[in-house]
Formats: sequence, structure tokens, C-alpha cells
Amino acid sequence: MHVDDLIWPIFVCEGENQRQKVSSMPGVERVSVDNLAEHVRPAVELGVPAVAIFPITPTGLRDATGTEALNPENLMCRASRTIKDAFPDLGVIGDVALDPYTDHGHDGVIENGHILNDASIEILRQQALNQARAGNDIIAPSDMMDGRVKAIRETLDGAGYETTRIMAYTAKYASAFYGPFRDALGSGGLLNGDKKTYQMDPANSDEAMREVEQDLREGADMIMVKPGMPYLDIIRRVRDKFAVPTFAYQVSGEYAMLMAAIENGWLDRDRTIMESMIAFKRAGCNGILTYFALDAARLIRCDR
Ligand SMILES: NCC(=O)CCC(=O)O
Ligand SMILES: [Mg+2]
Repeated sequence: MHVDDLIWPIFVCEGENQRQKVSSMPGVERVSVDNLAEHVRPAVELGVPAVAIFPITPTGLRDATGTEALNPENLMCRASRTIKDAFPDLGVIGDVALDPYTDHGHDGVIENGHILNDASIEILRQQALNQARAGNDIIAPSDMMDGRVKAIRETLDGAGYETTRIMAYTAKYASAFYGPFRDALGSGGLLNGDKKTYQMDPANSDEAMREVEQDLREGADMIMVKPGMPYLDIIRRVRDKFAVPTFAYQVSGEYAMLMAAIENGWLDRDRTIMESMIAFKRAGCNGILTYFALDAARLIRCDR
């Protein structure tokens, strides 16, 4: 386990001098762009190689097709430029999906209650390009539409962003463990229905193999399994079958669950955090997206 294995997800909000607590994720904050460089400085100092930005779009900027996702001045783009200006060597990852921008909370566009796969992809490819132009090093499509990796790769290559990498949220399960994240983004109350027609069934493990095969064929550089701890078997299957760079996302619900027990004194903080990290490595992960990234980095460096 190395500090190099860690990716820190961060929440960015509008306003000035904001640092808002996320009640269901103790220790996690939403930070405004003016505070962002200070916020990520410890990650840089600890040697964490990358952050993943999650913007909180004000309700008034959300609409049915996620128009704000394509705005070069949106929160994601301003956050990305701010981080890159302050710390050019810190990797910046941007999610591509419409859920932070839609008024219905779905990852794509909806018609008569159904997600429109191909119409969504046409927007997602432009969203990816918008983020690449802002300086994101890695585009991380988390929408789960079929064919989006190929479309995004073609769009990036066509615009001269051949070196912008794609980390595909490939095996993203329709999970209850995302609850606190939707709380952090303020999208929980907005969501109409559920995401089961495009995210995966937790009972299905073979489908994850087909999803990985497809995303790799379409040009994904790295693939991700999400959530993390309840899906270690999927990570192991992916590593054994494909031996490609594989990442896990230890999601908000996993963080909330561990923090709740830690704060009650029911679990030992440091040992629990590190054991959860080591479990990902043992399962075959090359990297871990985790809200514990700074804590884990300090523990690894033993300078807490
Ligand atoms: N696309 C990013 C997420 O959905 C994160 C989920 C979580 O942390 O619960
Ligand atoms: Mg897929």
C-alpha cells in the first residue's frame, strides 16, 4: 500500500469562503473555489497523486438535459483550472455524467420515464471535451450508458486531447451505498425513480465481465468497480480475467458506515481505515478512490 495508490474525491460548491460540513459524512466538506487550493494543499504535500472533483450545481442551474455540464465556466471547469494553476502536477479527474446537472437527478436524458442512451451520449461527449479543455487529466464517465467510452475517446482525439485518459466507471452497481453522496450533492431529493435500468444489478457478477470487455474495447485506459468493499469479488474477477489497471471507489456509504462506528468508539480508527485499504489492494486494485485518502496517506507516512 502506497500513498500513490490513493485518489481523493472532493466536493466543490458555489459562493465565497465556503466550507460546509456534509452531515452524513463526518470530516468531509463542500468547499468553494476560492478555498480550493488551500483545501487540496495537504493532498499535494502528502503525495496523493490525484483528486476527483464533484461539483454541487445550484438547483436553478439544473434542467432536463443538464445544459450546465457544457458551460466552460461551470463549477467543475473553474475548480479544475484553479487546482491546475496552483498545483500543475496534481492529477485532476472529472466525472462525466449528467446527474449533477439535471433537474430529475438522472445521469442522462429521460423520455417517458426511460433513459435515452444515444441522446445522452451526444451530450456526454461534449461534457468530456469541456472538461478536457479546462485541464482535467482524466475523464471518468460514470453514467453507465452503452458506447460512451468510444464516443468520448473519438471526441477527445478529434480535438487534440489524445493524452487525456479515460477512467471508466465500468462496473457501477445500482447501490444503496451512494446515499450520503447524493446528500452531499443535494441530488437525493431530486431523483425520480431509480437508476436500475443503466446501473448494474448487485446480484449480477458475470455482467461486470461483459462491461469491462466492452469498455476496454472502446478505449478505456482504466476501469473502476463501485462500490468497493461489498464488491471485492468483482475486483478480483476483473484482475484475474483482464489484468488491466483496476480501481475501486470506496463510496460515501462505506465511508459513512465506518465513520459512524469510529465516532462511536466501536471501531479503531487507524486500524480500520488501513485494513479497508489493504483489502482493496489484496483484491487486486491498482488504486482506490476514497474519502479517507488523506487519513490513509498520513497513516502510511506515519507522520500523523
Ligand atoms: N460518480 C461518483 C459517485 O457516484 C460517488 C458515489 C459515492 O461516493 O457514494
Ligand atoms: Mg458499460
